[in-house]
Amino acid sequence: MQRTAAIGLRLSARVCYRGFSVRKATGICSSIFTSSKVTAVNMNSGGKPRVYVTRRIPKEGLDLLSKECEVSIWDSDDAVPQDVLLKNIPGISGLYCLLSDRIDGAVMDAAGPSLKAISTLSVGYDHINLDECRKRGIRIGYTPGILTDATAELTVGLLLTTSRRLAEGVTNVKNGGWGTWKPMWLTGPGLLNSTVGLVGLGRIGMAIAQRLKPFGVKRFLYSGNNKKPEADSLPAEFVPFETLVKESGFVVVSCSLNAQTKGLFNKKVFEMMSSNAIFVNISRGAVVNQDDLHEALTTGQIRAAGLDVTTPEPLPTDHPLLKLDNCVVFPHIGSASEETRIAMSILTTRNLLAGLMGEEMPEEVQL
Ligand SMILES: O=C(O)C(=O)CO
Repeated sequence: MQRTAAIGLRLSARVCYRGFSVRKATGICSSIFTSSKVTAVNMNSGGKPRVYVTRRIPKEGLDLLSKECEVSIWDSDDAVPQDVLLKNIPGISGLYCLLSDRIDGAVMDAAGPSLKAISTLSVGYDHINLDECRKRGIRIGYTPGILTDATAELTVGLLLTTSRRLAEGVTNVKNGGWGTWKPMWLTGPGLLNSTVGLVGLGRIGMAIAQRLKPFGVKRFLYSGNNKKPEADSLPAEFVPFETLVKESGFVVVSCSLNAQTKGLFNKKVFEMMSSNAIFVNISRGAVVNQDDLHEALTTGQIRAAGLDVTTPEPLPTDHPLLKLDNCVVFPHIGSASEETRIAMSILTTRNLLAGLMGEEMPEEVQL
């Protein structure tokens, strides 16, 4: 929004102050955009559909949205408090949200029957209550595809950071732990001749495997609901989940979070894994029982874990997993390349606009 400020948008009759919307005189105002926190602004009224945006988003997506809609935005990098959200959405037609917003029946009730479409700046939509949307005929847009490459790239980085102990290396360089060169210091398993198991071989799982193949992986295994014809090009073997966790040196979780996958990685599963296995999760934190993971890492049931997602997010800085050298935690940055996030913001807008016009969304969740 600070960049939007430079444009000096003509504000419509509504200005939000500390998150509360109040009626004010129309006028040119850019200063309101310069406060970095708790400022929400309504723009571009004039018979256009009203939409609410729950966070500061890239200018590209916001500008496109502002052309067609009267936009209220929570102009902050922090999450909108639930009470502020509920106060600001009565009568909106569209909701532009993020994966960290909980969009449940109460939110939809607060918006009221005018709410036609919800569009999330994410491929995951586990934060949106689908049953409530179905009941009310609310359509949902999401952002698959465009974040596949960035997420797969980051997964390779996380896997190598974990297996080759890159974070420990950097820490030791900084804290004086780097002594003389020692043959087995900071060693870990390589990908050459390894077996990589992908839990969920969707778009992102395939893109991860394609990137790992040139490292000389010997076998790719995958599990999931269905055998995928595209797996033959890797090639990857479709195996039962149990076989995958028992036989993989690297277990990479790239499935979506749903009733079937929630808590999938628990004590019983970690016990089946090899004591040399590296566990990597880029899906959702709730796929893993974190207490069981902690136990597996501290008792040597598995060798190390790399997580780009946790429960909760952010993970409290005193969380036991953060005390372990054999656990690497990234702050949910899988899709965080600049071009990807900008593309996501535009696709989220295009989905919302299509939903509001009653047109086919470029990417719609099938309810
Ligand atoms: O899009 C998602 O669902 C993510 O987790 C981050 O890109």
